[in-house]
Parts: sequence; structure tokens; C-alpha cells
Amino acid sequence: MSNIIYIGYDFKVTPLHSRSVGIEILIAELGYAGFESFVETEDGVTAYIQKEEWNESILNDVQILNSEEFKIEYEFNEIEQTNWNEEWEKNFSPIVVDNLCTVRAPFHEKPTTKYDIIIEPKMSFGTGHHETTHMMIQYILSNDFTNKSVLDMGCGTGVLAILAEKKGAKILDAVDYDNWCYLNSLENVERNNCENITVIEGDASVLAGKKYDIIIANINRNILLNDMATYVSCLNKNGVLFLSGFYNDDIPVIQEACENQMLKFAEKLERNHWVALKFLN
Ligand SMILES: C[S@@+](CC[C@H](N)C(=O)[O-])C[C@H]1O[C@@H](n2cnc3c(N)ncnc32)[C@H](O)[C@@H]1O
Repeated sequence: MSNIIYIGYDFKVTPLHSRSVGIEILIAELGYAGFESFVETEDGVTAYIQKEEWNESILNDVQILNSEEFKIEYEFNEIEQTNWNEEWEKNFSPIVVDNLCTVRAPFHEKPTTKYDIIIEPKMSFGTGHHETTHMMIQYILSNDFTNKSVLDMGCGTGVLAILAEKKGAKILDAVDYDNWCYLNSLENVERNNCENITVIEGDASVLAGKKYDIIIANINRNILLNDMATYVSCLNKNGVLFLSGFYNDDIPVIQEACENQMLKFAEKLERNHWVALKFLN
């Protein structure tokens, strides 16, 4: 981890509305733009991205920057992050979902919840802190995974595949196109003693000819829309598709894409404008 160069953005959020709401939306949008880690400050947030992932238009899709409800100013610097773990340890607290599942780092105490997932995220998305991961964990907890074959598309840290195996899934593929996430998922799979998960580096093109009982995809609206037909072609009859990574406002277009593939809408979860949907084949 040493000697990786990061770009750090200091955002100052002026609370014309509510600073905490502004910061929350800003972090969510930056996460989807590719920023990997966030440290809340007194008047905003500092967000980090690896220099090699950065480009000049990185903030183009961060819509809250154009919002009239918040005034957000920023400056950015290059930093050499040599002690990321220390920074991470200060900022990562365990999360507990529905009193059943804890997602924590190796240095946290062992919890008493039924499911205990240890993640060393090293900045891959998927610590359970994000609304979308939280809702997908809720779906996995409340649905039957016993003996199922499962695809975790856009696996990030591998957290969802790991929980799905703990819930009884027998064959799992965890796919991410980001090399960092691929390597991190491999480590986390081993750390949680999972034996049924194959981690694959790639995008929807690696799915040709594969079939699953359950597909979990927490990615983003555009990738989901683009790859929906491929996902559905991989779904067994009576299979289940869980989707997240988009907002309430995106539901009609996502639902239409699913219904065009003959899927039936079954359920919606919502947290802070983010949603997760369940569809049946
Ligand atoms: C929102 S994160 C979700 C991570 C984890 N599954 C979770 O629920 O916390 C989305 C992940 O999808 C990956 N991703 C984005 N586009 C992808 C694509 N076209 N194919 C595969 N993975 C993709 C990103 O690298 C990222 O790790």
C-alpha cells in the first residue's frame, strides 16, 4: 500500500439546507464517481482517489455540486499516502444490519451477531456503510440462499458473496472489473474462510454461458441498464434478481428494463433516496 499517489479533495459544504444531508449525498455521489475513501471534516469532507484512477472530468457527474440547496467549494492536492491503514482504522467502525450481520475490520472485536464478516476494504466499495450495500445485505439476510448458485456482479470487497455463502449458497461467482476489487475480494474470501466463491476479474462479457439461481448486482443505473439483458440471460427459471446502486427517481427506467426482459417486480427497499429492488424470473 505504500507509495500510492492519491488526489485528495477538500470539500467545504455550506449549510444552506442541512450540512449533514449535503455531505451524505456528496459522499454517495463521489463514491459512484470513483472516489475510494472519505474523511469527514468540521465543515465538509475530504475525499481520496488514486491518481491513476483520476481524470479532469471526475466531478462531471457529481450533481450536488450544481444544486441550489447547497454551496460546495473545493480544492485538491496530490498526496502520497504512506500510512493508509492507520487512517482507515481511525475511520472505519463496524456496522450491524438488522441485528443479524456485522461487517467489521480484523482489528474490531468479535461480535455476537449470527453472521460476522471481516473485511479489510483497502478502499474497495463495500464495507456495509453505504446505503446500497446495507440494503443488499438486508435482502440476503431475508431471502433463502440454501444450495443456490449465485452471481455477485460488481462485488467490490466481496461482502455480498461472502454473506450469501454464509447463508448457504453452494456455488458463487463474484465478478468485478476493477483489479483492486478483484484482489481485495480474493483476500476477503479467504479471510472469511469461504470455500464456494470464485472471484473473477471482468465485466458482463465473462458471463457468457453461465446460469445462476440468484443474481445480486449493486453497481449503478447506467451499467445495470446496459448489462440487464446479459444478467437476465444468466438467470435460471424461477430465479431472483436483486439490484441496487441507483436512486428512487431511477426506478421507472430500471423497472422498465427488467419488465422488457419479462421479469416481475417483487419488492423495494429504500434508504436515504437510494433504493434496492427485487425481481422474479
Ligand atoms: C457500488 S459498488 C458495490 C460493491 C459491493 N457489491 C457492495 O454492495 O458494497 C460497485 C462495484 O461494481 C464494480 N463495477 C462497476 N462497473 C462494473 C462492470 N461493468 N462490470 C463489473 N464490475 C463493475 C465497481 O468496480 C465496484 O466495485
